[in-house]
Amino acid sequence: MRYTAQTPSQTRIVTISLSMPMFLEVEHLSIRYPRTPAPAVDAVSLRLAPGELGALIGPSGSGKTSLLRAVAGLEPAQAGLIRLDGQLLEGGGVRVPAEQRRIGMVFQDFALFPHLNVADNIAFGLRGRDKRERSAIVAGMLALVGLPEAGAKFPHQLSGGQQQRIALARALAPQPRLLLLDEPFSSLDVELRERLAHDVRDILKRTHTTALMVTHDQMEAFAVADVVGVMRQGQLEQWDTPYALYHRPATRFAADFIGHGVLLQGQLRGPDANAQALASRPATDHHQGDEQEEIEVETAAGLLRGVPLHALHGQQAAQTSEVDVLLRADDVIHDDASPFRARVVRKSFRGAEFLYTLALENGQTLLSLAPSHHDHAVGEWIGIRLEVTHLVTFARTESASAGLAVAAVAPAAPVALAPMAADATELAHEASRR
Ligand SMILES: Nc1ncnc2c1ncn2[C@@H]1O[C@H](COP(=O)(O)OP(=O)(O)OP(=O)(O)O)[C@@H](O)[C@H]1O
Repeated sequence: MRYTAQTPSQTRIVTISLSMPMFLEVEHLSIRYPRTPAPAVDAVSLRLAPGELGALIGPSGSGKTSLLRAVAGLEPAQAGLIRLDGQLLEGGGVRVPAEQRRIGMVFQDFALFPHLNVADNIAFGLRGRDKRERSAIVAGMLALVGLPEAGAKFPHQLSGGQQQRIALARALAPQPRLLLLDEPFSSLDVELRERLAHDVRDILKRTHTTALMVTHDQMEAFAVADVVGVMRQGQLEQWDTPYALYHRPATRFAADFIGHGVLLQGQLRGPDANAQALASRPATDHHQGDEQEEIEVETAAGLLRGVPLHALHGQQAAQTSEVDVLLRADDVIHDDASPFRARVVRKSFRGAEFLYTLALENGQTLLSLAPSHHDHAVGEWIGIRLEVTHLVTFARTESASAGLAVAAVAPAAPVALAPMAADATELAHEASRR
C-alpha cells in the first residue's frame, strides 16, 4: 500500500505495507469557494486503509474542514475524486448525496438533541430497525463508550466528555462506512481531551472503524491517528505516521509545525557536497532509506553522518553546500566525554528528565532532553553529542532562512517551543510503539 502526499511541485510517497487494500481514496481533490482567489483545498491526495485512523492538522484556514466536508458530501469538489470502499462518491460527473454516503460525523459541539434522552439520541440514526434491534444496538454502544447506565439521562445531565462519548456512540450506531470527526475534543478541558483522545482511539480500533479527524492540536492527532496529514494553504505537505512526521518531516513547514525543533546550520562535506547534487538522487523512501548512501554534515556541535531524507529533495536546485539540519531535543545527548560543549541557557524540570536550552559557542541554540539526575546549573558548560541516524536537512537559501520559524542562530532561548518538543517526542515514540 502506498500513501501519497502530493503538492503541485512534488510528490512524496511512503510505502507502509504491501498488502492492505485502500478504503478511502482522495485523489487530486480541489475545492474552491465562489469569489475566492485561491482554492481552499488544492490537489490533495490521501488514502486510508480499512480500520485506519487519519488526522489532518494545520494552521487555521489551511483547508482541513473543507476537505472533511467534501468527503462527507457537504461541499462540492471542483476537481479530483473521492472513493470509499471502491465506490466513487465524487468526481468525473458523479456526486453521491451526503445522506447516501453512509458516513458518520462527530462535531466539536457534540450536537446532541437536548430534548431526547441519551438512548433516543443514539437510536436517532436507527430508524427503520425494529425496536428490539434498536435497543440492543443502543445498549451495545453505551457499553462501548463506557456509559452503560446513561441511557435514560438527558444531555444536560452529562459532562462535556460524557456528551462527546454519546455523540461518538450516536455516530457509530448505524455502522457508518467511514467516521469523520471535526475538532471533536476542542470544547473540552486539556486534561480530559488527552484522556478522551486515547479512549476514542481505543473505541475506533475495537470497532475497526475507518476515520478521518480534523484537529488544531498535534497532540490529539498523535494520540488518535495512525497517519497524520499536515496541511498548509490548501495543500497537503506530508501524510505520514506520527513518528515519521516528528523525526522525518518532509518540508521546513512540517519540521516547524510538528513538535518544533531547532535547525542547526551545517555544511555538506565530500565531492558532491551541494544540495543540487543531492537533490538529483532518486527520491528517498522512508523504509528503504537505510540502503541509501550516507552524507556528512559539519556543524558547530560536531560532524553528523547519516542517510539524508527526502526533505532535501524539496529544495530546488540550491547551488550551495550550506544546509540546516533538524535536531530534536532527543537528538542532543548530554555527554561530558564529548569535546563539543554548550552552555545551559535555560532548564525545565519535567520529572524524569530536564529539557535544557543550550547555546553553542557561536550562539546557535539547541534543545536537549537529559535524564533528571543530570542536573546542571544555568550558565554551566556541558558536553554534548549529536545522535542522529537519519539526517533531515534543508538547503539554506536566503528565502529559506528568512522563512524559518525556528531560528538557526537564535539569540534568545526558544522558551515557548521547549515543552512542546518534549511532549511531542513522547507521543511520537508512543505512537511508534503501537
Ligand atoms: N463557505 C466558505 N466560503 C468562502 N470561503 C470559505 C468558506 N469556508 C471556508 N472558506 C475559506 O477556505 C479556506 C479554508 O478554510 P477551512 O475552514 O477549510 O480551513 P481549516 O483549516 O479547517 O481552518 P480552521 O482550522 O480555522 O477551521 C479559508 O481561507 C477559508 O476562509
